[in-house]
Amino acid sequence: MNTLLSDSASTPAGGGNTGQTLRIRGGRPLRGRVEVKGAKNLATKAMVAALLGETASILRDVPDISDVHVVRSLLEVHGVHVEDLEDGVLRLDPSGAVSAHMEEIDAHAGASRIPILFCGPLLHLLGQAFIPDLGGCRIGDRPIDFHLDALRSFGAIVDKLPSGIRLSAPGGLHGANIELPYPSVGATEQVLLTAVRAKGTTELRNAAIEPEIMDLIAVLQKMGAIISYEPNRVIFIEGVESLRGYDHRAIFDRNEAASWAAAALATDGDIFVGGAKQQEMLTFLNVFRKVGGDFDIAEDGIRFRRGGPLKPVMVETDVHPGFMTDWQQPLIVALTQAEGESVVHETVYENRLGFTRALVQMGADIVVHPDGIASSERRVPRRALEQAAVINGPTPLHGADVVVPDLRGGYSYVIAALAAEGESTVRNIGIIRRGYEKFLEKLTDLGADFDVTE
Ligand SMILES: CC(=O)N[C@H]1[C@@H](OP(=O)(O)OP(=O)(O)OC[C@H]2O[C@@H](n3ccc(=O)[nH]c3=O)[C@H](O)[C@@H]2O)O[C@H](CO)[C@@H](O)[C@@H]1O
Ligand SMILES: C=C(OP(=O)(O)O)C(=O)O
Repeated sequence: MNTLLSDSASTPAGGGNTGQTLRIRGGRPLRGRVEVKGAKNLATKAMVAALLGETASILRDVPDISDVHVVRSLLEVHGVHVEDLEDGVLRLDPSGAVSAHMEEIDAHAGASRIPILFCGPLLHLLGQAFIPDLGGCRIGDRPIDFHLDALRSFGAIVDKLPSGIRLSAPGGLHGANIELPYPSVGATEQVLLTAVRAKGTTELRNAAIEPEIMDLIAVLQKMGAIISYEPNRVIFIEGVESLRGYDHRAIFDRNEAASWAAAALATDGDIFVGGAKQQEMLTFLNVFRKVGGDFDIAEDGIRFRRGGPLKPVMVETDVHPGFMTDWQQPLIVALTQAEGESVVHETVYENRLGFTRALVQMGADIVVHPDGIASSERRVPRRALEQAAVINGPTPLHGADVVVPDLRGGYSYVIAALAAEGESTVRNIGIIRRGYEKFLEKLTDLGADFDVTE
């Protein structure tokens, strides 16, 4: 019997109640249907975009995750009226927007990386912005130099204070010519959210083109922005005088969908992910098939299961349209059950394989190469910060006592524990609510055997 104590993400700013622990009895395949809603990596940014409108915006399919709660409370601290119209539908009215104090912002910034994206909209609206220390998953240094350099190019003055960063734009913001050193998702969004109301035109080269960015561009276009997406990662933005509110349904969360797909592989289960779509998951689906997974694309979602014994693969994480870094952690759990040697090259972040230590504790055979490894099959250019994991399987997994390190790592520990024989204790599960809506409810629906303690 499962004991569900709290499945709501409506905890204070941060990563939810990080103290909760799951006791999982593994060895049972996950079977059934789960629904995915709007993407964490779009919904939170669309919420920030509402600050740019002269009228209220409506965002649909908003997931009940703690990152959304963080952004909601940050908007409220800035005087935005946020209302729940119905389950998963928010109305965001920025007409009363005001400046907030650094302490207030700090108290609400929590574990999310979104506060940095308030800069452009607040500079346009109020002429100043404060940015606290950023959260997000601890998977590398995660500097914000591209963001600050871009904001300076628009004419912002950046003051680094002991308590955070203060930005001002006494002369207003003007269009800029920017080339990112790497196609950063956040820095691309920073440029979009700033350029749409800057005076003149902005050309952004080496932009990120993830589906969530394209959806943010769609949101901004609904608001009145003029943005063209040109060949070779160039985005061209013509600044406009004013923007209005939008009505938008957030793109589905392809990272959550890929996570449940990996869970079906790892536990030898059969999961229908309602709301998942093929286009945004093409790269994932190719790898899923090569590993020995089988899937059926339906109108309303995708069904994932094994198609036979699991096979080893070589995967390189990359920017879109490559294999998303957020997919590799759950996939590695499934690869522990593949027959032979798999290699996962992590090229986006410099420290995203540390989570494998706990999988080794559960019986997996994984060796991490902290400086990466060369391979003739490689297609993604090497980066100075990359690492690689070599996974040899299949190895039976057994129960262990593990602590969640980050969002995807935490999810991976839960599916490893579900695939393992015996009982596991997974501590600190609140972080998982940063990105997985109704996580415990979904596990229950899929037949997982667990209970929760504070
Ligand atoms: C909330 C959100 O949307 N998070 C996603 C976003 O994170 P986020 O937007 O933080 O990721 P970025 O694409 O910016 O980061 C990619 C790489 O660029 C580096 N970098 C980035 C900015 C900067 O100013 N300087 C710098 O060096 C980072 O350290 C990292 O090595 O994209 C990542 C890559 O798809 C995903 O894993 C995250 O789920
Ligand atoms: C790294 C992630 O998110 P964030 O950038 O919000 O930490 C993630 O979603 O896996």
